[in-house]
Amino acid sequence: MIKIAILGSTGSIGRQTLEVVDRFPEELRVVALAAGKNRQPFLEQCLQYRPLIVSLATEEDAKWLKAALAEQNYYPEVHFGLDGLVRVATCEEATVVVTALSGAIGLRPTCAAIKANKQIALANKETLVAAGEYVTKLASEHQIQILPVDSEHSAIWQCLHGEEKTSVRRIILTASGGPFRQMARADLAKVTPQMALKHPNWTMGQKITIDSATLMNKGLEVIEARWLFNLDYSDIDVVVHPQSIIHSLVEYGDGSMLAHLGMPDMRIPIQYALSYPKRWFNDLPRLNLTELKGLTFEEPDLERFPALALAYQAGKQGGAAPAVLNAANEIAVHAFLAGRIGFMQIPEIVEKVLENHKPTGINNLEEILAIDQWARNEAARIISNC
Ligand SMILES: NC(=O)C1=CN([C@@H]2O[C@H](COP(=O)(O)OP(=O)(O)OC[C@H]3O[C@@H](n4cnc5c(N)ncnc54)[C@H](OP(=O)(O)O)[C@@H]3O)[C@@H](O)[C@H]2O)C=CC1
Ligand SMILES: CC(=O)[C@@H](O)[C@H](O)COP(=O)(O)O
Ligand SMILES: [Mn+2]
Repeated sequence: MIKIAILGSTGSIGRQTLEVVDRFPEELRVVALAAGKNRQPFLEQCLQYRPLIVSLATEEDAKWLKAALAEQNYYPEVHFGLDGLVRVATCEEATVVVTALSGAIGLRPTCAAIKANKQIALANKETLVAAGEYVTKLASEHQIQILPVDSEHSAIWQCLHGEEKTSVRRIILTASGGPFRQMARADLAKVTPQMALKHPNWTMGQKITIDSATLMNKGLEVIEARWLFNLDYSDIDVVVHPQSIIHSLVEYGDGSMLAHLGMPDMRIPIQYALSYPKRWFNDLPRLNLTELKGLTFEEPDLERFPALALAYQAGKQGGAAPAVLNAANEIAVHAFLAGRIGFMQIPEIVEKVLENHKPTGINNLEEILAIDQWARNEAARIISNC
């Protein structure tokens, strides 16, 4: 029996993780759950899965939850805030922590989970973007595997199984291109949050959906791949593949390319991160090759989608730059969703914050969090002057 804690159980990845749990009741058991503001769905999850430790974002919601659970004669540990996330991430019974929070808020609980010797099934890419070097070093010191959940990274991980790292020529991350793949630059300035929230292939949380539309998601994934697979940026490429059927590829030195194909369904990589090294049979919809209308590929357009180039630039610069990129992007995406800035201002703001950042190395978690906070403040300052 694999005992799991989920950080972000009310979100897109969190709910799909629970669907995987429902399919495999003999293999998987939920022992701890954390969410943010969606207290009613979280209450229902708690009553269904009966975790030992639970947490919500605010003290008020935690009090409400505790009372609602007590009415059902159920008394788990109830926590709130960042400390609550850490408590869920370090639940003694858990062997695997699924990190399904959105944003760098996942950094501290993920580190706490690693220090508590939990395996990490990582969806929360912002943690590796902000602190890839620190987190991967910590994981290696604790002999913890970080198991990829992100579809592209799960694909690459599977294409690398059994191969020598020295045989790899490069990896190729596929990108859908988002909803504005064919839109002229002049029109991009006018897109609304409602338009940007319509991803062509995936149903996801709001933040990652906007990141997909700007191609920042692919930039974050390039940095995520750099740390998950310990590769140079020169060995990580991106190709636009609008159908999202090939989830990514590895090119080997002998000219072979291994690709991972499947339906665009996150329950597949979530399940694999939990079943690894086994593969469990399931009844999910299957890919029918003869029904495919064709698989096409294009170069990403860095003029219209500068966020991808910014991410490569920050990744190559190293030090605190990726943390700055990530934090500024989080604030800019939030401002776009709130109608305070335009779509093309998202990469502009990230670029300005990167320019204003004085390059520095980072040695520990507190320094990373301080830089993250500086970048958030700087992005907010620039937005308030827009
Ligand atoms: N969705 C997808 O298909 C994919 C997502 N990912 C990555 O997975 C991560 C999660 O994405 P996704 O599921 O789409 O995001 P969602 O926005 O759907 O879910 C985020 C979850 O985090 C919780 N949360 C957010 N802030 C806090 C906080 N301060 N304290 C406690 N809980 C908090 C939310 O709680 P609440 O709702 O209760 O407020 C929710 O449960 C992201 O890093 C994303 O990039 C990667 C690949 C695919
Ligand atoms: C499902 C998943 O892994 C997302 O990260 C997805 O890849 C986003 O689509 P884009 O390729 O449009 O960024
Ligand atoms: Mn992805």
